Amino acid sequence: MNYNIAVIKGDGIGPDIVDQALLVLDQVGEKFGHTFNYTEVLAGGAAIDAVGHSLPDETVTVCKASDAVILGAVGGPKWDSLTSGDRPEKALLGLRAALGLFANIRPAIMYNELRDACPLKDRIIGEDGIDIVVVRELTGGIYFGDRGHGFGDMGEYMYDTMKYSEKEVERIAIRAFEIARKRNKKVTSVDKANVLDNSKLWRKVVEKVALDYPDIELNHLYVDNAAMQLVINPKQFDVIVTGNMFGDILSDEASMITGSIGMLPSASLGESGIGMYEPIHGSAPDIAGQDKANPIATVLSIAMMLRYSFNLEAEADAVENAVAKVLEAGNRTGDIMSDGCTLVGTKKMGALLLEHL
Ligand SMILES: NC(=O)C1=CN([C@@H]2O[C@H](COP(=O)(O)OP(=O)(O)OC[C@H]3O[C@@H](n4cnc5c(N)ncnc54)[C@H](O)[C@@H]3O)[C@@H](O)[C@H]2O)C=CC1
Ligand SMILES: CC(C)CC(=O)C(=O)O
Ligand SMILES: [Mg+2]
Repeated sequence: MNYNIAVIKGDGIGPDIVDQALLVLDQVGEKFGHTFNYTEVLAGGAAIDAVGHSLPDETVTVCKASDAVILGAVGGPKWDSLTSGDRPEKALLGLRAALGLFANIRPAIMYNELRDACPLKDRIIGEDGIDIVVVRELTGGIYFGDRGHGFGDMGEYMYDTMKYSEKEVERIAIRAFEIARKRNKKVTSVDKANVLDNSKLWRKVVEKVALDYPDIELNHLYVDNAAMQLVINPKQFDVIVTGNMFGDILSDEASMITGSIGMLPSASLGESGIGMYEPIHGSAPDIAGQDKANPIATVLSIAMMLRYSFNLEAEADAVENAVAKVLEAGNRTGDIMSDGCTLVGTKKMGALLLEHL
């Protein structure tokens, strides 16, 4: 089969990690007889530098015409205070909205080999480790609400608003319950319903959706407690469903309890059609271009693309097995390094993954 993929390498470590992930994908193609055609397009800081704004129309057009999108990461200090008001992160939000990608699936699964990289005590992780899926709403909430600024009694003010509509909550809740049905049948909905009205609506709609899933256990946590529970008792979670900002924050936290943010992939999906696949981390300017970034989150995002967008289960398994074998053999990038293991760079990690595929 032939697949057309839009590739956005982005900024910082984006090109470092995407290059390795594409080598892995090419090898999957050779091994299983598929052709993956890449169209590289610009977004983020790289697009600002090249054409003056973060999300060129051409990028959206190419992404819409593709079977899937692979994205590294965008952003960096170079573009943090542009006078135009544009910034690389706007491209990411714009792309998610333009492609209708309202569901961001972030599996936080701990590889047994990475137990030492987990900052939690053994008694908290237990023998079988951590296996949580964060289902984050991706095109609504405070990242997309009305915003403004002005001057008042306390000087200059700025505001962002957090709004959720019934349908937005309903469709993400359905995704979470469907995922839970194929797993351990538990959904934890995270909100701030003790303070925020939009969270009250969130809770009401999630409870309504739950009526169609009597086989799934539902509980609710306030986000502050959820952040704490992830550290003291992460094993209580199966599927976490939450809004855009809470999911952004909690998934970074969940990633660290599995060992590193450099390990967590994600799939951004809509009603149907194309998906966008990206690691959950950012552009890590502190290690960009130094051959230090862990490419595994991006490689595992490619496995999610093979599975969710192309229905290529065996191919996805092969990629995930290669990751497991490379870790079993004791190879580690700096973020997951522990005593007795071999420290490798981004490129070497990519080469090892190819060897084990
Ligand atoms: N999806 C995206 O494009 C995202 C972009 N960003 C942007 O990225 C820039 C940096 O943001 P930060 O808050 O520093 O978050 P970050 O996720 O880029 O980095 C946080 C820490 O994790 C480390 N890290 C991240 N990915 C790694 C990897 N693959 N291997 C090894 N270490 C890794 C970094 O070195 C840093 O110490 C900002 O401009 C931010 O807006 C942040 C999050 C997501
Ligand atoms: C621009 C941000 C919303 C990116 C981010 O942190 C994320 O999607 O995880
Ligand atoms: Mg984030």
